[in-house]
Amino acid sequence: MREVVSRGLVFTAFSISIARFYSCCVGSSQVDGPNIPDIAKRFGTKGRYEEVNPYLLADILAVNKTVLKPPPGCDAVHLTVIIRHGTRFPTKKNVIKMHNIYNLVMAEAKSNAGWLHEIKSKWQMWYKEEMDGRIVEKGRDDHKHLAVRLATAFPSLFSEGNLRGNRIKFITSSKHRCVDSIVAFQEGLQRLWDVRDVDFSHEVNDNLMRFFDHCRKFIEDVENNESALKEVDLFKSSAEMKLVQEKMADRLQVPQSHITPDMAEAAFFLCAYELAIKSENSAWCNLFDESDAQVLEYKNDLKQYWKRGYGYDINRKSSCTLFHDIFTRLNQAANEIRSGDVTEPVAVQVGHAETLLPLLSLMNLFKVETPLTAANFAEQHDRTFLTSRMVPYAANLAFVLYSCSEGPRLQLVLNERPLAFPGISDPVPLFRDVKEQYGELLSGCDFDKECELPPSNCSKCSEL
Ligand SMILES: O=P(O)(O)O[C@H]1[C@H](OP(=O)(O)O)[C@@H](OP(=O)(O)O)[C@H](O)[C@@H](O)[C@H]1OP(=O)(O)O
Repeated sequence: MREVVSRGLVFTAFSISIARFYSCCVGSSQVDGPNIPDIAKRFGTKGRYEEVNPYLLADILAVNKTVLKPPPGCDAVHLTVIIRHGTRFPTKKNVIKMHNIYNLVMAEAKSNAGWLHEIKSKWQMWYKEEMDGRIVEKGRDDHKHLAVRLATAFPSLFSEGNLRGNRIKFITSSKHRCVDSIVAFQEGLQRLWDVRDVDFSHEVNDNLMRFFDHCRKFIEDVENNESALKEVDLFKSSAEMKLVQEKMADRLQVPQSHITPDMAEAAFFLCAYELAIKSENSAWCNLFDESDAQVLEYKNDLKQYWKRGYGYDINRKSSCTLFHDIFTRLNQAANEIRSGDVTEPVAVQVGHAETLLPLLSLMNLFKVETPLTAANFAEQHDRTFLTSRMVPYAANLAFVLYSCSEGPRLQLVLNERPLAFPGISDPVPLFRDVKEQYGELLSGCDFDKECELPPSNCSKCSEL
């Protein structure tokens, strides 16, 4: 990749730190090798971060400095980044589904294909219910490496001085995989700067990072509402899904009626998790071709769209507190520019896909004209709402504030790629223009008001 520059070009002290990091920390768990399933870019929220930025496969610490650079005459003064936890085990409910398809294959599949022989004779079912969404080693590495790349891209913010001075704020969701991720992120910085004597702390804040658990209207209208995901249910019995099931049955040589939509999806997840966790192109991936993967990718996108995205307004609005908190930090930093001392140069905040997707939607990013439905798979072929690109493991949305002679500017960076603000042509607009663009949200978007239920629906309110 020509546009990817070596980390060593940043500055000397930093180069030494990077070299130190390489010698101690980039090893066996680094992702390498070309052995990647053709369908790897279709795994949605179960996708690897490396599929979004494939140059990382060659160098996990590479930073694309041609795109991640300050506007001319500007200096970065503050960065808030919202990060999804790193790669994790499947959740319990999906482990159970994986066992179901595995048992069926072991008992009934009889094709002579080499890959099936491999599944039956070599591959061992190793996923256990108790793994239930916990972080894996690769997930810790996701965050360690991301920490180093962000520090490389923004060396004056993630500086040794700022680390030693406890000027970097760390906030996380209470969920084990998020706490483990933020600790790994801190370890990445600690090893980079060799500051083992510095004690890092983090704040657990579910109001900010798991706001969806506290929004009554979301819980009642979406989370606990059986019909909220009706488009997903309809798509399960669509012609597109039936074809995936038929092709799978054919490849395995089992009766078509024995392959359920859940089994098809579980086999797809097996392919995804073997890649994400073990960097392996598993024999399970042979059950799908590109068109099957597009259908299963759409099924996941439908879930995310209706449960966390534009499908229901409350999904977006449930992130009002996080949105306001981000802009409060940015405002404070912008106000401190004149004094020459931005007291909090960095805020690192770790959460979930269900933290990032509502926020991206609140900010009108990746908006689609026509809602995603069970009936418009073909029409949505070129959709922008593509979770494979938006929220893989360790997905991150950074708000970078620059001090410039004409006033502070704000850049949005998703997964280490600059992202334009909707309705603004300048790639790094003046901060005041961004605030004007989001004026309605900044002056409204009240979490308590948006999330309150009409009194008649509030029988369970006291339990929250
Ligand atoms: O389909 P699973 O069981 O993996 O769903 C998870 C969520 O994963 P996602 O749908 O985003 O792939 C998980 O989000 P994460 O960002 O923490 O990985 C979510 O927290 C968890 O509750 C599961 O959601 P569900 O309500 O069981 O669908």
